[in-house]
Amino acid sequence: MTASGGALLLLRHGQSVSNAADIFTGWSDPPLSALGATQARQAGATLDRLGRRPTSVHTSLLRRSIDTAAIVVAVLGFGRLPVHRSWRLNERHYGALTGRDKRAVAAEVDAATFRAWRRSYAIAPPAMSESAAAAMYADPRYAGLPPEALPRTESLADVRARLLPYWSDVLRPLLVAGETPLVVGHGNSLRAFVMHLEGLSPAAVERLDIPTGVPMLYHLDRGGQTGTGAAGRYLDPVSATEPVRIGPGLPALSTPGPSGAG
Ligand SMILES: O=C(O)[C@H](O)COP(=O)(O)O
Repeated sequence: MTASGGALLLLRHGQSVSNAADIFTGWSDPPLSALGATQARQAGATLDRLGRRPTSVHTSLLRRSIDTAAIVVAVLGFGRLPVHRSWRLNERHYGALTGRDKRAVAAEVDAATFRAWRRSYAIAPPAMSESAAAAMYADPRYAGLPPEALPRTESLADVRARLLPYWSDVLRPLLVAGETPLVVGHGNSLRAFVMHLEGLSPAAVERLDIPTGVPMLYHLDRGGQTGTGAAGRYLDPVSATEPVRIGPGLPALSTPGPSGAG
């Protein structure tokens, strides 16, 4: 593929303390773990080593994304990069599973339901209660957002629908202008984004897991289509092939390949 324009850098935030404890996270707001901060520094070092210099940074409204971006920018020594934050880049809302132990949920439902809630394209987890959602949205960061921006659960299809305006209105024009935006996103929101960028089917995206802290790279070709370079979607393919950990007692979901197991 012949590349033109700029490049899009995607990065899943470093491991959070909820990831480390096998807790469904979604729109809850845990900090990075010590390992997550290290992963963020390593991601910055990878970008630096490969000469991939973002021209702007785009985060969700969640601290694990914001803090990962800050670490990457500090490693790169780019303190004055423009930083944009949007609810459209938030993690998939995990509904009533938010804050729950994954092993406890897995013990309550059959394996197919558990997997569908986590990895299917069209099925959303059960909705969060109105009172829990009201408490979540009392946070000032969500003040002024329209009701459709305040979900009580989301499928991956829902996430894709609210992400796409950010891609078409903000990120794609930056690529066309030759810029290199860095998006620091989340495991499931990035699955929806990669699905769109690579034209994956719903069945393929169900098998896609995105590791924490491994930068990804996309170009626009001359026809305006997005694609990865010859080395695949990950800038550090070796790190990206490590199995995605679910937790003690639960099997690995998959091992993402260097150019995408999706
Ligand atoms: O929201 C979360 O819990 C994390 O992003 C991980 O999601 P997962 O359990 O679907 O891998």
